[in-house]
Amino acid sequence: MKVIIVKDQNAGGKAGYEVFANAIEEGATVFGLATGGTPETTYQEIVKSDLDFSKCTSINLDEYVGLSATDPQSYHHYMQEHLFENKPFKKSYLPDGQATDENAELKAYDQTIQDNPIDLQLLGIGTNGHIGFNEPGSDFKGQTHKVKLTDSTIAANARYFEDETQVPHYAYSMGIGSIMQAKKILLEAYGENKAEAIAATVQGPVSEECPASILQTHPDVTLIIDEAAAKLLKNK
Ligand SMILES: N[C@@H]1[C@@H](O)[C@H](O)[C@@H](COP(=O)(O)O)O[C@@H]1O
Repeated sequence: MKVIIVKDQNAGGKAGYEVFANAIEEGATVFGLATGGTPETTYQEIVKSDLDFSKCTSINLDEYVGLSATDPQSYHHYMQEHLFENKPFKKSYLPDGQATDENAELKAYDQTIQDNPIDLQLLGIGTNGHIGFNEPGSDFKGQTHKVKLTDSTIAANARYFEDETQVPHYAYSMGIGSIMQAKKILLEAYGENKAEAIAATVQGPVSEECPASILQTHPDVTLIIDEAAAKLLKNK
């Protein structure tokens, strides 16, 4: 695991952009993408750049169950607003939060991931160490599945909704098994509220209690974290 400690999220966005630019340089064409507050500055730097994704494919980590692609709180909408509007891909995949046949949707998403092996997977991390919406206890070999969100995740994501009662309680998430198949992984984390999860991810035991700890067994992981998120790391 390569750990890059930056001053703040803006510096992190610039470093994150460099990882994307290098990946394209090295021939990457399939990008696993994340949502939430963390990747916003990386997307901002990409939007400002001349990187061209028009021949590339994107596959997002997750989507809330029950939200339409046009719902302002959906991850479809987030991606359109933060990236795709300005940097369109040849093809962009997110789980369909309104799928009528859930099992068919999950199976189809797994097939999409198999058909488009991910070159660079971008991750954020939940305060409980979740990646995508793989909550603690998720199977390390898991494929795309429906997740019941923990109370802490619902509370953490409530800031994007009118109030906490509007946060969906289920999501479709790429499984950890699929995430680990990516050739390269970039995890970003900013803020003191991520310090415990980062310490567990980097220096804790590999345990399903901290889903991101599995990244210790992946051959090519880069962490971009700010000083606050790095606070609990020993001998940094
Ligand atoms: N499904 C998303 C994750 O992909 C994201 O990494 C996490 C952290 O979000 P934030 O970056 O806003 O802290 O929240 C949500 O649970």
